[in-house]
Amino acid sequence: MAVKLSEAFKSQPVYLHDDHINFDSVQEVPDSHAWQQIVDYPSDDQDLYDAESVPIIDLMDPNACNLVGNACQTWGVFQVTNHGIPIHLLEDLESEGRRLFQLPAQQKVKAARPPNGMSGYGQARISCFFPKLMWSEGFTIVGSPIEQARQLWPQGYKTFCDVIEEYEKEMKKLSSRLMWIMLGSLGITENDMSWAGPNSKSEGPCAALQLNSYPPCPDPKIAMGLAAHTDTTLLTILYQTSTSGLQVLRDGGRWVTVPPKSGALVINVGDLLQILSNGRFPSVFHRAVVHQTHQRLSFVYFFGPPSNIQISPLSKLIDQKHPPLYRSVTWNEYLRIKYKHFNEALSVVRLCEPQHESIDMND
Ligand SMILES: O=C(O)CCC(=O)C(=O)O
Ligand SMILES: [Fe+2]
Repeated sequence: MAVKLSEAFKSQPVYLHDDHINFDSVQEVPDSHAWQQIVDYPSDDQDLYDAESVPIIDLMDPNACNLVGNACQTWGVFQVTNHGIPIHLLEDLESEGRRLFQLPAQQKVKAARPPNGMSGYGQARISCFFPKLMWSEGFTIVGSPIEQARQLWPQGYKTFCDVIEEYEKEMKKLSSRLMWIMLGSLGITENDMSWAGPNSKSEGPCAALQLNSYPPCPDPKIAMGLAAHTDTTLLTILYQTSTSGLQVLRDGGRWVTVPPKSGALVINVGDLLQILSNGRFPSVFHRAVVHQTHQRLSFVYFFGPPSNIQISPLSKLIDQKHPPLYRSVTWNEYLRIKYKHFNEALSVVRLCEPQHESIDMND
């Protein structure tokens, strides 16, 4: 998969910027990183003000499938508990993430992601769409992390690799389970999607793991951890540490914080699931804001189909009243479109006029 998907990234190289700052020593937000005042920056007692909150679903609940379906239709995001991922694995992942981002800057750049490559240390891929840089650093892993980990820790790379590989294995199982729960709520079964069914001869799902660090920021209301976007996936599984920062956009244009819940995982609907579900499950706009005194980490598993499989609205969801809204695309092709049109990508593959899809995300 790495070979195929990487073609899409060659069309939009991202360079480790000259303005890449050393977050450890910075005293004030430099102009390169100063955004306009962030709207809906969370207040300390945010929960008191949020009239609505992202659904939290216990996957052992007998009604989980309906709850998931409802959350996908109304939010495009939800948190899950009782998901089967051992707590010790989440703790190990968190401590390996801290170990990585604590390394001196000159060590981290030894594992820099090549401008047109997929794996390694660097800035957010979406940086190229914005005039200002983001207050974050990331590390992307596709498949085995060994090559980059060796650059970071010529001796002590094994623990990191073991934890990452175990996490990737667990995430793969959970993603596919969640995908079937989500689609199951629409009446879709394994027979309706041959590439994903048990008898499939295709290469299997593709995925990437992204480790994000949002260092403390002297003036968080003018810095952006990760700007608003939707994920280019079927679904995304995000584990966040105890400092809040993830926000999702609601219909009225309001940003709602997804509060960290110990041991829970956040699930986002991605663009490809919006296409498959013929718009029934909208992908969620989200962003990450930063904190004045706390570093925040997030671990993000991007789950998608085999890179060369055609993804189009499922025929069971199409009838006279519900014509297909999107044309068919492979993940590979859609990535190219995304890296050209960014937040307009879904409109580019849309067959009928979009009704409410164009939102200005730059504020
Ligand atoms: O750190 C977060 O909460 C958001 C990360 C994210 O959206 C991403 O990596 O695509
Ligand atoms: Fe995201």
